[in-house]
Amino acid sequence: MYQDMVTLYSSPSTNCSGAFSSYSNSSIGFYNYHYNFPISSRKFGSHKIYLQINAVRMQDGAVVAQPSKTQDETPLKKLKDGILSKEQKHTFDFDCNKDKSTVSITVVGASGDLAKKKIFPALFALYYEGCLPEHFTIFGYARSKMTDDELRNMVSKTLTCRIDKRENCGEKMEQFLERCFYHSGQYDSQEHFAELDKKLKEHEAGRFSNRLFYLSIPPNIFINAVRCASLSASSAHGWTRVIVEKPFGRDSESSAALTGALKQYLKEDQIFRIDHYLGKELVENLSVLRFSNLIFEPLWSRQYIRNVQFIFSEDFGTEGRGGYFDHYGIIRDIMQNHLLQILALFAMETPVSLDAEDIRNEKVKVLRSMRPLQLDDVIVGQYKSHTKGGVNYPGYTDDKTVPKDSLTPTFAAAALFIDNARWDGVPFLMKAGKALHTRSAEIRVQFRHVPGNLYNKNFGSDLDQATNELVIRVQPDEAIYLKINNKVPGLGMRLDRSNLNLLYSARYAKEIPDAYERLLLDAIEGERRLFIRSDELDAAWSLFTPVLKELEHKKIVPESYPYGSRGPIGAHYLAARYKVRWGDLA
Ligand SMILES: NC(=O)C1=CN([C@@H]2O[C@H](COP(=O)(O)OP(=O)(O)OC[C@H]3O[C@@H](n4cnc5c(N)ncnc54)[C@H](OP(=O)(O)O)[C@@H]3O)[C@@H](O)[C@H]2O)C=CC1
Ligand SMILES: O=C1O[C@H](COP(=O)(O)O)[C@@H](O)[C@H](O)[C@H]1O
Repeated sequence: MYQDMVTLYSSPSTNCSGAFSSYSNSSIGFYNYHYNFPISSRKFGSHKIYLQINAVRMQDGAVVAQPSKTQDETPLKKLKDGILSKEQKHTFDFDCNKDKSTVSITVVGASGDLAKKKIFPALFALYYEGCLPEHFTIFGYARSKMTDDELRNMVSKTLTCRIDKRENCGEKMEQFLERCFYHSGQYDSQEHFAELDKKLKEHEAGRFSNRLFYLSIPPNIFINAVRCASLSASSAHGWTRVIVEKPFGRDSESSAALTGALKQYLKEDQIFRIDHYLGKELVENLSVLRFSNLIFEPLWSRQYIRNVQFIFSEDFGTEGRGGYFDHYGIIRDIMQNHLLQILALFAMETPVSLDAEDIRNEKVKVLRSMRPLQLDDVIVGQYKSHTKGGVNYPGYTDDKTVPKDSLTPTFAAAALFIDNARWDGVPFLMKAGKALHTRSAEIRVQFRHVPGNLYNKNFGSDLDQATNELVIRVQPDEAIYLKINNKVPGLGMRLDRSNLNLLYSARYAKEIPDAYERLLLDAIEGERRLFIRSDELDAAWSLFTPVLKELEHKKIVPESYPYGSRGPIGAHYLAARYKVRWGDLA
């Protein structure tokens, strides 16, 4: 058994069936395959794509092909029956495994907040959009005692239909819920996972089964759950993948220990480390904006860019999550992952292709070119209670699950630098905070001045008035806008600032999918581009671990800021040190 390069031909099809012929002499190989899968159509359309197909001949003689964009981890020995004989042209019907394969998705920690708020609604949205395979089963797994109906009832409260497509919504929900089941068990019990395995098998009914486990549980029980799921409930003849939620450790050492422990039971390509910011529409669009428009890429360097800002703010505190948050703080919760991931995508060199490994290779390179964050380049804050309009908003330490003397930052601002030829000397500023005046996430790119600008005198002394700024508003009200200087219409010569504005709600009638939808679908399809590879994670932690340790060791007291304010004044001094003004305050 070996792999070889073969070409498959198929006429483009809009449905899931078609025929192709193969000159393959193995049952597994890379095929240049022109086909339109409904499940993949959001990405591939009817374009020519490279797919790996694992073809397996089932006992009844039918051939089941498992399409996957990258190499699948299905053990080769399991494909024994699927060997296609040498030098012969094979033609067989390919029907997207309609009757022969199934995906079982187990949400581990199904009783929890994330499962209810995000995972089940995203799975329903995928079902509603026709993106889930024909045969699938969803299992909730947690310690809480619940019947299938109780799970369905709990889940039904958070399902919503697309605003732009409400047809058959109730009916679709019913159909979806009928395919949701529940199994109660401990996270460290192989026996309980074996019971789950038995139930999964009943639902899989002899089909070629693939299994996805979503670990929506606190990090201290990740390893036990992975051990039990992998030893007792892995798929016998399909793939088994595990989505792991952050936090992936709290520093370099604990992250490496977590990765090491996960790898005792899983191979790297079975681990899908999720960072839901990578699934956000505007973050996905970052590469498109940059690499498919001639006007941006040539400007994307120290030559034209003065600074870049990554800003995250929430207008609510840590209410209800104080216990978790106090152990991590805002730098680990938002900066080391969400903002740094966006930064890496923003600053990386052009990847060789759009393949997951090519993109992740570039991200690792840029992360490794960065200087570890220095204590002088960080300021931290913590919100205190504030009364506004007769309402009292509690301070961080008013939360009963937070120690009264906690020094955990709920706000941080930082200046980072990439020591490579493209970005030498350009400050990459980050700012993230809870309980601020607004909820938003954006990337701001501030350009340099126009050299010898003929209109200098029209701008007065305000430098920021004169320079262009590109804003990528990730949320809310997704938009990309470019601030330009413009002549005010009239007989005089007065200049003002205007926005060239691509506001998504005005341009696209379609509702924007939630990040979890994209990421779940990618995990089902084996697309790893938006998931974090272990070397990326190591590089990310190396940048933040020294300063996190120093903050804790030196017991740095965070600057307090009132709930609902714009955050501590220190953030302005930090920016000013690098001659930067935060763009969100303009
Ligand atoms: N909630 C959110 O918005 C986000 C969460 N995350 C991450 O996702 C994961 C899940 O988050 P979330 O749903 O909020 O977590 P929860 O605290 O709600 O926990 C999920 C489930 O795990 C079980 N559980 C909780 N604590 C323990 C414990 N000490 N020992 C054993 N089981 C426990 C409970 O189920 P039962 O008792 O029934 O077994 C609970 O319903 C976490 O890793 C979190 O960091 C990431 C981003 C955002
Ligand atoms: O990962 C996390 O993200 C949320 C913010 O996510 P968003 O998609 O609502 O912007 C944040 O509230 C939470 O603290 C953090 O753990």
